[in-house]
Amino acid sequence: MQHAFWHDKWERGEIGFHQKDINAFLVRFAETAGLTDGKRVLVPLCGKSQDMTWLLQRGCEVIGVELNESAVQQYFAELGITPTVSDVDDFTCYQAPDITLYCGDILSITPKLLGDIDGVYDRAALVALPEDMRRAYVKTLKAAAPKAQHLLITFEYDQALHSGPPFSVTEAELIELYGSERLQPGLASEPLEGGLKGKVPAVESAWLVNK
Ligand SMILES: C[S@@+](CC[C@H](N)C(=O)[O-])C[C@H]1O[C@@H](n2cnc3c(N)ncnc32)[C@H](O)[C@@H]1O
Repeated sequence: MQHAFWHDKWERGEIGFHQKDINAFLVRFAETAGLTDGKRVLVPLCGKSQDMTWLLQRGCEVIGVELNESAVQQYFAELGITPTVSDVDDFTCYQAPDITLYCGDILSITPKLLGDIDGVYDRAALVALPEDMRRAYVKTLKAAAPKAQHLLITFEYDQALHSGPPFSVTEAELIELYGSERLQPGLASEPLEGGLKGKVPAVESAWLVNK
């Protein structure tokens, strides 16, 4: 998936993936996944997700990574906070108390930039990437946040009915990506209300990926 694809989406305001409500699986499984008070939580491909605000309110420190600068700016504007902005390695870093958003390509993120990460919250991140990028993405996260437990949310549907993103990701692929020793049995699977894009029957699932 080319960067231009996402920049276009943000420029045109075609951000159907953005939820105004907090993700129900996050609320249900944050405790199970250890996304609790005092934990440092990485939110890859974070957009301007309100889920980050929910994590902040629970006492987590949030570190997000997002390609599109306008998304990052919109997030802070909507939060009503003026961040400090600096250039760090390949990223523009937006920072405020307990929240740092790195603007740039997730594939360039490093352990040095992230520091110790306790948990990863992945909603609409893995599934936003095509298959070849998913491998590189998981490899990057493994190297950048080696001690993190992940709460991962995926979609599964007939890929022939919709080209993606979001892409359909099966349990078999998750085992291949994360390893059977890390991927725990699914936490929950529910039909997506109204279907994907309002037409394709899909199942949304929550997973725990161990350290
Ligand atoms: C489907 S959206 C999900 C956003 C957010 N997770 C949410 O739940 O609202 C995917 C986001 O990833 C960003 N993105 C795409 N490719 C990226 C990359 N290589 N590095 C960082 N962010 C990327 C896009 O700009 C977009 O905001």
